This record gives sequence, structure tokens and C-alpha cells, in this order.
Amino acid sequence: MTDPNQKSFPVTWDQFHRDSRALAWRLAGMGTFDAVVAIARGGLVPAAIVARELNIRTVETVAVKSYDHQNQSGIQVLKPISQQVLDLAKTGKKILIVDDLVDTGSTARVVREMLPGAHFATVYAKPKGRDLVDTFITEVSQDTWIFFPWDLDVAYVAPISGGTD
Ligand SMILES: O=P(O)(O)OC[C@H]1O[C@H](OP(=O)(O)OP(=O)(O)O)[C@H](O)[C@@H]1O
Ligand SMILES: O=c1[nH]c(=O)c2nc[nH]c2[nH]1
Ligand SMILES: [Mg+2]
Repeated sequence: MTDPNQKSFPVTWDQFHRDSRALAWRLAGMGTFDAVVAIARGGLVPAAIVARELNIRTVETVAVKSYDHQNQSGIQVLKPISQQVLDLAKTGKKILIVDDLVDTGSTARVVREMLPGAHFATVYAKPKGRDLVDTFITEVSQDTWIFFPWDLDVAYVAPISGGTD
């Protein structure tokens, strides 16, 4: 169930691009990555931005579903990491895993087990999952729901003073 006291943190495309670039800047100081693994679906957009900034051409996905709308369900791995990328990791190549955020850390825990030596990066982090992430940009409180630009539309908002116009 959605908590009625939950705060909301809406993120525009512009802000998300800036924050993903900021993540790329931070990662750029950590050496060269040989491949990026995006955690689909939320990690696809930041992974594309980071791959562009860091010139990473090998881009892989792992599909993990943890939530139905705002309700957490059991973790389902819908598409595993390809053998080609697992083999790269085995030969000592540097792999970067990217997701949009870490919340409880359940998704991060499952994907980290698949690639134990990889660097795990997210744009946003909540306190419960923060320690599972090697690099992130912005922390929000645990009772905040982040609304990503692909889940939003432009809509009317009532004035602060109340009323309808
Ligand atoms: O730290 P956790 O509590 O696991 O939550 C974080 C995960 O939840 C969201 O994915 P979701 O399962 O909603 O799927 P999606 O990426 O397809 O939206 C988000 O993109 C992260 O992957
Ligand atoms: O869009 C989202 N916003 C969040 O804050 C969140 N936490 C887990 N999964 C999430 N998805
Ligand atoms: Mg996700």
C-alpha cells in the first residue's frame, strides 16, 4: 500500500540528464570500464547517458522486477546477464552496473550476486540500500517516492492557497 505520508520527489528529464551526467563525471575518475550492465527498465536511461559520456560501447541488460506500481513484490529476474559479459568479468575486465535508484536494496543485492566484482552505481539512493551502492549522486529520505520523467506528464496543479484556479 502507498503510505499517505510519503513525500514525493518529481524529477524532470532535464534534471535526470544533469544528475546522470554528474554520475558519469564521478565515475570518470575511477578508471576505464569495459562494459556497462543496465538494470532494466529503470537503469536503461542513466546507463545510456553514462555509456555515452564514458565511451563504453559494450552495453548489456539484466531485467529485474521488484515493484508493481509503488508496491514491492517478490524479486523476479526476467532476463539474466549474457554469458559474454559474465566471461568478461571472469577475465578481470571492469564492469559497471547502473540503475536509476536503490531503495530497500533488494534489486542491488540480487544483481551484485551475479557480478560480485562489478562497480554498482545509481543516480539516487535511499538510506536502506545506500551501503549496497559504490557510487551515487543524490540521497533522498526513505519515506520519499521518486517520480521519474518517464512516469510523469504535464498536469494542472491547484494553487497553494487552495481553490481551483
Ligand atoms: O532497492 P529496491 O527496493 O529493490 O528498489 C529499486 C528498484 O526498484 C525499481 O525497479 P522496478 O522493480 O520498479 O522495475 P522497473 O525498473 O522496471 O521500473 C528501480 O528501478 C530499482 O531497480
Ligand atoms: O519510480 C520509483 N520511485 C521510487 O522511489 C522507487 N523505489 C523503488 N522503486 C521505485 N520506483
Ligand atoms: Mg528497476
